[in-house]
Amino acid sequence: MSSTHFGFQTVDESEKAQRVRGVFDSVASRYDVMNDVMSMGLHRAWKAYTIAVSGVREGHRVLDIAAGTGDLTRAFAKHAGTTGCVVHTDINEAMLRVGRDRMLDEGLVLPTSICDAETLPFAANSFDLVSVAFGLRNMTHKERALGEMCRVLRPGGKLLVLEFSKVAQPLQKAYDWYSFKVLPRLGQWIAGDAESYRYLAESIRMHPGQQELKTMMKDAGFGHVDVHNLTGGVVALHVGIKC
Ligand SMILES: C[S@@+](CC[C@H](N)C(=O)[O-])C[C@H]1O[C@@H](n2cnc3c(N)ncnc32)[C@H](O)[C@@H]1O
Repeated sequence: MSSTHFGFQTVDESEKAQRVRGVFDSVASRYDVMNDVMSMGLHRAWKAYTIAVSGVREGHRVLDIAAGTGDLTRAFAKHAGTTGCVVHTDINEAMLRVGRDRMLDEGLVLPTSICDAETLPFAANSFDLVSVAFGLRNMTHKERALGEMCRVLRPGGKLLVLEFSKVAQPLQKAYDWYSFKVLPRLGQWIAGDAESYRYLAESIRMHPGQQELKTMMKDAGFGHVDVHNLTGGVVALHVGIKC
């Protein structure tokens, strides 16, 4: 049996998806407010930058993976317009439900699908753009998921991976203090769940850094990969082109 990591713990590979599901089942209803509080609103700027880099326009076909409550999905839908198609997907039903309700409140009706990024139920070459924001870190077989993202993109299509990454050295100490001392407390006060936010801090440390992820994307079939560091590397946007 192979093992993997769940935060700083070593777990059997077959257990990880279930543990991750537990995290997002627990936080789904408070996920959006926690995002605003813990990032001090910065996640909105990171996502706005991602949308700007996406170049999505009228008529584009977009797949948002691990889309959760759908911040990127909704923004893509506005750019793709009525002739485009944006698909809202996640492995977790609770997260998708919160996202779908928010979209309905805004009068947006989009295809929503529960699916695992490691086995995408879409034909090859189906999308102009695929995105995964703060989701890849939680996946058990990241190489497999990146391979699937490449498969469903059309040649010349773009993958956007927005994810926590390795911070610049001068920020390291303050960032560690915030992650391990403040975040779990915020999680407890706001979402009633310190453990899930401890997992968040740990999973960020276990996630591949900028260069390693770039290599993984190239190995998965992306001919060209650019890395954009945001907020001193707290987050990085990897842009891969299928060519
Ligand atoms: C931190 S949330 C990100 C939500 C949203 N993209 C955002 O930026 O706010 C991570 C999401 O990844 C999803 N996820 C984890 N593993 C997944 C997998 N194998 N396939 C699809 N989604 C997955 C979780 O269910 C969760 O909704």
